[in-house]
This record gives sequence, structure tokens and C-alpha cells, in this order.
Amino acid sequence: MALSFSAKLMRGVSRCAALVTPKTAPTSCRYFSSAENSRVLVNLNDKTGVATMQLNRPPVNSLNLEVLTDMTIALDKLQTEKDCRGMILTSSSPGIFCAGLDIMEMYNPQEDRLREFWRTLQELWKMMYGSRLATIAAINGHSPAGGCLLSLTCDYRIMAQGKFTIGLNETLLGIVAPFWFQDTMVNTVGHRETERALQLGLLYSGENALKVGLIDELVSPEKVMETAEGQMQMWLKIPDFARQLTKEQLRGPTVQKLAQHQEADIDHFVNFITKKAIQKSLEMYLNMLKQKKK
Ligand SMILES: CCCCCCCCCC/C=C\CC(=O)SCCNC(=O)CCNC(=O)[C@H](O)C(C)(C)COP(=O)(O)OP(=O)(O)OC[C@H]1O[C@@H](n2cnc3c(N)ncnc32)[C@H](O)[C@@H]1OP(=O)(O)O
Repeated sequence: MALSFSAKLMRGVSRCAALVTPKTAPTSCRYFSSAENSRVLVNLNDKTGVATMQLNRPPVNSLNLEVLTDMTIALDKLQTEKDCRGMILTSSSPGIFCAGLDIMEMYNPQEDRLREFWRTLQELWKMMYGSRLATIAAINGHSPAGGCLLSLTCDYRIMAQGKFTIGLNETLLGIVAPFWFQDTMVNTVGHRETERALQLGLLYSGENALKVGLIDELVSPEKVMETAEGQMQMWLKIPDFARQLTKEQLRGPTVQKLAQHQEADIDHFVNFITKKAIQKSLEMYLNMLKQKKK
């Protein structure tokens, strides 16, 4: 019998439930996942109640089923820790925050895995966007497509200055950002800017992202984490209950919209991605990425 998503989550939680506390760790810092080969590195500072989640899938932190599952499990675990109040999402590879969804999950896919992949992304998005935690994205590098989406689920975005870009560039790959990606963008930068950005597949420089409100701060790369930590202190000065209820009022309807159309959205995605023309577009984009190196 197929396991429900929450049953899979529970199975995953019990698999990685043991907290690892390396001898060298400061006593206030608990490591949920610190092994270098973990795809997601998570630690919770017991003194501040702030967790850090680092994407750790070099070279570009592309999001495959396993990374999405690990993130979902880690976030679920943090949210059940009653003393955890905030989370900073970042990357262990300075220069690349996240290259978006792993295109290999969508290219020549097996239908069962493709469905599970999309459902896991939906679940992660719902958890992140509606999280009871105050969440800050410390965007320390490029953040296209699914990477931009992840940062948009946070309450505040700080990006590193430099040649990095951010945006929902799906149309450049010949694919379409689904309604809940679009809703997240509209809620952040407004309808008109979303129309322009999504149709053109705009990848914004940090300066332009700041101008349109896609990010909240642009700082030097070495200041990204300390700025995120400073900003988090401000968010945590607000009583949790008031902040959480306000967030729920503002974001709840958007989360509900996906929850109500989740199965149809999976069918839509699978039908769309498996079309010959879309597969061709993905192939050309993959070739273009490889050619770039030569
Ligand atoms: C009607 C409505 C229906 C709705 C249907 C829904 C449709 C689907 C919606 C899907 C939604 C979201 C899509 C995505 O997120 S797709 C991913 C988009 N991402 C990108 O376009 C980014 C591509 N990558 C880059 O631009 C660059 O890699 C970088 C991030 C700027 C980093 O540059 P770099 O020079 O440091 O590294 P590079 O040499 O390019 O890459 C290293 C290797 O990694 C491979 N790679 C890069 N990105 C991805 C990726 N996203 N997935 C898989 N693989 C990736 C790259 O090919 C290199 O591989 P190799 O070393 O050559 O083998």
C-alpha cells in the first residue's frame, strides 16, 4: 500500500531523529544533521532559538527528490522543537544559493518518481510558506527558479552583492511557473512586476531585485549571515503568537489554494512535463548549460 506523505515523513523523521552533538560543538548548539555528506545541514542554537539550514548538494544545490525530502523532514523536526523560533536558510557553497529544481528529475522521468518529486516540492512549499517560524533567506549566491521560490517562502531575504542573479526564469527553459509559484511572487512584488518578470523569465541582478522588492537587503557576501542573524533578532522581539497569526492571515489563503488543488496540480505537472515538446526544450537547455563550459 502506498504510504501517505505524512507517513513517509514520520518514517523519515524516525530514521534521522537522533540528534548528533559533536564533541567540538558549543554546548548551546545542537546539530540535527552535521555529517559532511548530508544534503541539508541543520543546527539549532538553544540559546537563541534560531536554527540554520544549509543546502549542501554541491556543485549547485539543485533540488532533487532526496534534497526536498531531507528539507521537509528537517523543517518538520525544527517546527516540533518548542524552543525553536526562527530559521535562517542558506547554502554551504558560497556563490550558489540554489540552482532550482534538478532538471534531471524532469528530463526523461519515471512517472512515479516524477509525481513523488512534485508532491514533495508542494509539501515543502506549504510548510515553508506557512511556517510558524520566522524565516530568513541568506541568499549567498545565484538563486534562479526553484531557488528563488525557496527564498520567496521566507519572511525576509538578504542577498550577497556581486554577479549573482535571482528570479523565476522558467520560461527560459520552455516551462511554465505553476500558479502557486506565481502567487508567491505576486504576494512579494505585486501583479504587474510578476507579469513582466515571469513572461520574460527575468533573472534580476541584486540591485534590480532590491528595487522591485524581490529581496529586502543587498549586502557584501561576508556580511550576509551576520545581517541575517541581526534581522532575526528583530523578528524574534515580536511575540510569537501575534507574529504567527498575522502571517497565517496573510499567507493562509495562498497555502489553502494549493492544498485544495494539489492532486490536479500534480496531474497537470506530469502531463505537461512528459510532453515531447517540453522534453525537447529541457534537452536543449541542458545542452546549453553543458556548452557554457566549453
Ligand atoms: C500550464 C501550467 C503547467 C505547469 C507545469 C509546471 C512546469 C514545471 C515548473 C518547474 C518549476 C521550476 C523549474 C526549475 O527550478 S528548473 C531549474 C532552473 N534552473 C536554472 O535555470 C539554473 C541553471 N543553472 C545555472 O544557470 C548555473 O548552473 C548556475 C546556477 C548559475 C551556476 O553556474 P556555474 O557556472 O557555477 O555552474 P555550472 O557549470 O553551470 O553547473 C555545474 C553543473 O551543474 C549542472 N546544473 C546546473 N543547474 C542545474 C539544475 N537546475 N539541474 C540539474 N543540473 C544543473 C550543470 O549542468 C553542470 O553540470 P556538469 O558539471 O556539466 O555535468
